[in-house]
Amino acid sequence: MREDVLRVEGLSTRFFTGEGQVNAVENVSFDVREGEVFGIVGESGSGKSVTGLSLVDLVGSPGEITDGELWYRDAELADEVREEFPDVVDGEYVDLRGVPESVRTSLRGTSLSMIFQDPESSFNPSLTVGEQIAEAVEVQQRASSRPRSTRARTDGEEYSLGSLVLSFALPSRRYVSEESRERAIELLELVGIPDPVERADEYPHEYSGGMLQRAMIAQALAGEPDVLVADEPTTALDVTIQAQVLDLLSELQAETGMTILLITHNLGVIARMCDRVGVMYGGEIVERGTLEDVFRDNVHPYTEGLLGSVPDLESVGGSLDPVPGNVPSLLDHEMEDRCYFADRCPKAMEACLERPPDTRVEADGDHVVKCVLTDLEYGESPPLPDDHFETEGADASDGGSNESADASDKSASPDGGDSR
Ligand SMILES: Nc1ncnc2c1ncn2[C@@H]1O[C@H](COP(=O)(O)OP(=O)(O)OP(=O)(O)O)[C@@H](O)[C@H]1O
Ligand code: NI
Repeated sequence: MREDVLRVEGLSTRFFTGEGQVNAVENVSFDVREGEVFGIVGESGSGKSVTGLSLVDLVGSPGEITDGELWYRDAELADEVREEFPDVVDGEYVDLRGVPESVRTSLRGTSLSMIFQDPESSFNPSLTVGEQIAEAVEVQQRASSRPRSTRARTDGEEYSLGSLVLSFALPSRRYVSEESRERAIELLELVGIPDPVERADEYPHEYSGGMLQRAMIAQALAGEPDVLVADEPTTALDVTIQAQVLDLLSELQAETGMTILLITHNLGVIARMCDRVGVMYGGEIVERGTLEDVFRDNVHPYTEGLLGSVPDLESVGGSLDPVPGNVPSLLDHEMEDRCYFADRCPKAMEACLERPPDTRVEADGDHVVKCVLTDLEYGESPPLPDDHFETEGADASDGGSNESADASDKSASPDGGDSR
């Protein structure tokens, strides 16, 4: 079996906003194996992007990782930090949450790299695409030309910029070496951009969406990362180009052996690309396992709902509209102390009024589900009436008077749920 390159344990990321605390990622755990494509799928607002940003330490204010461990396998790094930070080293693994920020920064782009959801926002409009990719190449070269222990201790100017994103967003010194420029052109060619020598001198706005997406992949690859976090790499593209970009990622992976964490709301993309997958809902991973576990032997009614929403798994189209109702706000004070999906769940039972634990379907497997149905049959605990959650938040004083007024379409009674 392939070894884990990343072990995420109990990751929580919150935003502290004027409206309250947003629990964007809530106690999330999963492993990513070397050379695999691990998918994260879920509706909009379920916490996918924030999970990705947390892994590359790019959660910006007012957000913050508040809990959890991110064990990354890097024997060399482990040797370098073992003496100074023994508690955050376990064999070849280093808990990236426990090392100085400068170490995490030095890994970004070179060990862990990210393709962002919106290609336009990751390029500086006033610099040519070639210059920006060459910059990424130079970041990689600077990183590898210094021993890591030095990098860990010096908060050198290049690294204190904080992130690749920032270094791309800031007006650049215009010089990049001829060598890195050539490498940039090679990378543009690698991702299938025609006439790369000419295109390198063009500005982002001269690129089509598909080409810019490719250029962003080139930028992410400039650092030769071990792990590439690809957040919705094809969402903005038409179906044909989507397929091309996905094929490109597969090819690059086959060539370089890199590991990909693929974030998408599209189950067709998951089916086509991934080895294993985690389904996110309400900031949590509610079911994870192999494609087979999740597509065929799924346990969580949310997973079932997602699959029901995709008529044809082979098609790369289709977005998610799984079950009636809305994703939770993730505002801490609005999150009930129960299964977050219970209010939309066709199989909600009294047992769902408590927080369900992560449960392994088989003791030795890695199919893990956050749902009481892993151990219970539906009906073993008394099912909740359809209108249970409609009256849940209602004012105690007008008790039963609103019972039909809020009935959802699904549970509407024939005598007039529609007439409100
Ligand atoms: N900068 C921020 N400030 C406050 N809240 C944020 C911020 N960024 C994300 N959030 C909140 O975190 C939650 C998770 O957002 P996230 O972007 O991870 O969702 P997503 O699953 O990637 O959705 P999509 O499919 O739309 O990209 C949302 O409730 C969102 O409003
Ligand atoms: Ni997102």
